[in-house]
Amino acid sequence: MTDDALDAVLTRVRDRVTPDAEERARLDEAVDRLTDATERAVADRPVEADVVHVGSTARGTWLPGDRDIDLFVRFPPGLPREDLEHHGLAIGHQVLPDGREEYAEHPYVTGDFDGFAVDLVPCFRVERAADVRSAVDRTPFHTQYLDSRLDAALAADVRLAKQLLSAIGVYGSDLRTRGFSGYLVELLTLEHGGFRPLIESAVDWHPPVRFDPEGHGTPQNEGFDDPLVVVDPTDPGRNVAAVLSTTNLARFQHYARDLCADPRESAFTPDSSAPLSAAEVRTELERRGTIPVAVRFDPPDLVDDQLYPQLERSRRGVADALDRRGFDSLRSAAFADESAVLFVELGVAERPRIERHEGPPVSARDHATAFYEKYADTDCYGPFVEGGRYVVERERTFPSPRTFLESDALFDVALGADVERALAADYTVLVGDETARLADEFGAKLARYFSPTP
Ligand SMILES: Nc1ccn([C@@H]2O[C@H](COP(=O)(O)OP(=O)(O)OP(=O)(O)O)[C@@H](O)[C@H]2O)c(=O)n1
Ligand SMILES: [Mg+2]
Repeated sequence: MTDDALDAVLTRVRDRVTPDAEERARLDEAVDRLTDATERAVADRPVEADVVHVGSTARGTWLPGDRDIDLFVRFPPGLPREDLEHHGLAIGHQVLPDGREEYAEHPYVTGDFDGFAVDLVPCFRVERAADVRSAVDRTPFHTQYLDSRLDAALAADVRLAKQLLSAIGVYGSDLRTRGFSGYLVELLTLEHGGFRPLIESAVDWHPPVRFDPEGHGTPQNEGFDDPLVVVDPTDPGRNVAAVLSTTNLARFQHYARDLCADPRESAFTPDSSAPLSAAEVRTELERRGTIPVAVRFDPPDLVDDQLYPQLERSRRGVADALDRRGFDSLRSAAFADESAVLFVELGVAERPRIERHEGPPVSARDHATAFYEKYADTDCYGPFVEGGRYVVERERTFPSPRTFLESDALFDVALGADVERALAADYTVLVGDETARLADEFGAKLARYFSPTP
């Protein structure tokens, strides 16, 4: 009975996420014109290259309205890297006059063409995906592999999966999201024979989960210790799910189970909660009885794939450092927009002025004597002997979170290099009610923080 309900829901959503004939026709036309223009630009240059359409619009797995055309220009594998970059950019700018340069492993041009967002990416035409000179060289092999295997029904199920993963915030292999890439979704859907078998299988996964569609099983793969391993059919040495985090895999399992238990179309629509005002943040904090602290600074000028891993490391470092100093970190988050923020909710606002500091066992003569002499003529209580050791009670260095966050000890935390430089330039510490000020810029993020969903 539930089975029928789930099928009925999937049929309706499948319909909703299938681009209509008009969109498909417009796309085909744009791809043709774009390919022509690119081939002409190649012909103008003293280099040989072919043009291939890759990515989800080549495989019929894009979501309606989300139209990016990934067009690759393949140069001979022996071409020097700087020539590839030079020709690649020149061709990109000729085809997309208003385009701008972006940087993956090498620079490429991205811009608008007939209302479609185009990435024009230079790569090397290598013999096999295992011979790649740069990561993007694999992409044409992905398309080649999936082309003959993804029929229209599977492509429709890929779109269902992308829609669900987007709704729960885990679609995308960028380092901010650390979720599922399009290619990963395609391989998983193919491996299971559709969306429904995929989620029905996912509800019982016990990570680490491993799929090896082409049975490569080569020893190289033994090194993968990721929660989900999908051995790239086109390149045995690569785990397609390498960036997927443990958290996001578990999220997918939760929502797969949730959808099977309670089939409904709304599962495919993102939740949107209204941004919190400063007053609402204060009310939340009062209800929770926690002590929020925040370090706010100018974000370093980095692309997201560099910024977010550094923010994440800094967040964890600061939360752990506060926890180790007795302030009980409950939960924390990092936000970035105009400013960047490391936000930590603590359970303890203040520690006693005096802290206990244990020395070596009295029996360890040299160490013990050194410890005793170091503290003997100070304002400390002790040294006294307890359980065979010297102990002193001394003035605590950081009696409050603020004293720690405003001290140089903050820089002993493992921060990313650029975050460390940004903090060295300037930062502000907010404690308690002062953190409500963050609502101006991060009201929406705070709304999600205070109403966490799986
Ligand atoms: N981390 C990544 C990102 C991209 N790709 C390759 O580059 C292609 C284009 O990338 P992208 O546009 O990000 O993904 P799509 O598959 O096109 O999915 P969509 O645009 O629908 O999100 C992918 O299909 C894949 O073959 C990859 O191998 N690894
Ligand atoms: Mg794409």
